[in-house]
Amino acid sequence: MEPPRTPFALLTTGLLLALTPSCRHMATGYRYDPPEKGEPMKGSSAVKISSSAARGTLLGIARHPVTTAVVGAAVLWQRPRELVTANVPGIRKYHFAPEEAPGTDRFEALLDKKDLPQPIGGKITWLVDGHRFYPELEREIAKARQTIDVQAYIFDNDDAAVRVADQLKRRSAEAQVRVIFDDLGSSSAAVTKPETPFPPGFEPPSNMSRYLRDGSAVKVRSMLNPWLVCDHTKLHVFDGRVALMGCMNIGREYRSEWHDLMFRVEGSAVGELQRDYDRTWKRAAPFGLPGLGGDAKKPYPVPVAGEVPIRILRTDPAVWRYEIQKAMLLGIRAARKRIWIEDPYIANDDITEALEDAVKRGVDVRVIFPGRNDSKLMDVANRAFANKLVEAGGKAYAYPGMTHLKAMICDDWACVGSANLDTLSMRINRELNISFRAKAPLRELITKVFEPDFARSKPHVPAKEPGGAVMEAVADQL
Ligand SMILES: O=P(O)(O)OC[C@H](O)CO
Repeated sequence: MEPPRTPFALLTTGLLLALTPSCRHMATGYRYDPPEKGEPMKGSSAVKISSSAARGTLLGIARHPVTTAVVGAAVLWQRPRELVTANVPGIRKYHFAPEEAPGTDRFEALLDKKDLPQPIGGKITWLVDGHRFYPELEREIAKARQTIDVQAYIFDNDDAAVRVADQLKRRSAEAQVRVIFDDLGSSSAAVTKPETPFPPGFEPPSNMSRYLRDGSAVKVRSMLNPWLVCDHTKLHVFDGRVALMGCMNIGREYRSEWHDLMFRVEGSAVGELQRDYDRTWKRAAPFGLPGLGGDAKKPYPVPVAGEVPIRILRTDPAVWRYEIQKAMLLGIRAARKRIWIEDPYIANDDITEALEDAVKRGVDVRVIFPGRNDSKLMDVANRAFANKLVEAGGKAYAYPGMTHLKAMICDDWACVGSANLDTLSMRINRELNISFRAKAPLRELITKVFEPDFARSKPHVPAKEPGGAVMEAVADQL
């Protein structure tokens, strides 16, 4: 990183030192490998992103002082908390009865007792990889009659993102179109060279917010990044009737380059997802004017055939919600027969140590991580964890390429969504997952994702990771 050249960058450097980076892109260099296909973030880009982070903090203080103060306090608390819970011996003694195994009524009662959101009915349809998700996204954008609500951590400026943007612009003549993206996530992605070349003659727009608004009625709000906290949510809602959510951002990595997962939700739960979107829209309002842009009237979602109970879980430090980690830790600690995980960034010590404990109890613990990760730091941390897991008796698999999907099955219960298994997703950034125990979607998650991915991935053979311990400790803070 070049020395800071602007007051904003100076302020951000101070924040970085004080808080440890909350954005993986800044901490690790976005897309380090392979050199012939990408290039590391340039110094000038780092300064640009630093400025954007400082702008987020300053504007956050001006626009939403209370929320910004709560988020700042939460972030300051999470760092030492993670160090303590991860490193004090004896703090991790848990015992669950066999009747409380994930998938049972008793486990669900446990989730209720821990104040996790109540289950609501929703029909889940898995959309594995960009070639299934993007056509579905385009179909829903085309079909919506009243409202199209799009939210992604990254709304990139590449050809895949511009294609979505152009369709949204066209549809804004007939329906209310709102777009929310994370300021830091999207600006980092915009200055990153793609893995594969753009189509001939394609010029990426320099500012996607302006591009979306130009000549259209699309309303755009970006989530600012006070204290470098990001909003990783991926949620799109159409007419308050159907939602698409999960692990993918908007851009060509997700459309065609990486292995990834989204899912369609229909039925009663979409009402809650729509309310969630509306709350985010208000939170992203400029200068505390939540009503700006208005909420169009949407039909009340009707129950549909095939609904199963799902819980909508959040990490959201602004309202002190850490439901995703709470549910996952309960699932891992109570599991008796299997814990299967696929995730690109596995670094949160609470999670990794709970997994090692599960191996020692005789649970079939299997983890799939990317064979070629976009983050060098997380790659080393993943491999260092995989070494420990395999040496303890668990199994780890390197996916051939980048897998960006984030899914966990504990016995007969699953948790899937935007959250990675790192401290950013568990304790710092804003995330959106669902959990469920219904047989049909669980079976499909196994047959459409886990079984093929175990088969195509390479079993990890422990090997010395130079600097692995240090990288793992740093990664635990990311
Ligand atoms: O943060 P995610 O999981 O949306 O993925 C985006 C990656 O960080 C890109 O490096």
